[in-house]
Amino acid sequence: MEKIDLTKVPVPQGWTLAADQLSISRDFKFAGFVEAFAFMSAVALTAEKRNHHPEWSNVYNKVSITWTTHDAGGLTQRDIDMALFCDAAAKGHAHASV
Ligand SMILES: C[C@H](O)[C@H](O)[C@H]1CNC2=NC(N)=NC(=O)C2=N1
Repeated sequence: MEKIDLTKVPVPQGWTLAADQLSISRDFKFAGFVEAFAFMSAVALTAEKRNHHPEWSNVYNKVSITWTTHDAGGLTQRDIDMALFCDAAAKGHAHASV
């Protein structure tokens, strides 16, 4: 998949473009660990289905996610799509984004 042209494709709201412009990141905060893990389960299943996997970490009720396309060496539409999926999945789990 081709890298996206960042002069044409906007980074989804709430996501931060890395200084090197090779990835986007966002931190999510949930009511507790169970909610955070439910969110991670939803993202994991979709990531596996789409064969596009996150770089992420979890501490109790916080999940930090980075999307990049390793095969392309930067950002592709797959990363944008997964970021939007994360936003939608987080909404379903009573989150407060940090
Ligand atoms: C072999 C396998 O299909 C590839 O390594 C896939 C797996 N998941 C992936 N996930 C992400 N984020 N980027 C990739 O380039 C990627 N490639």
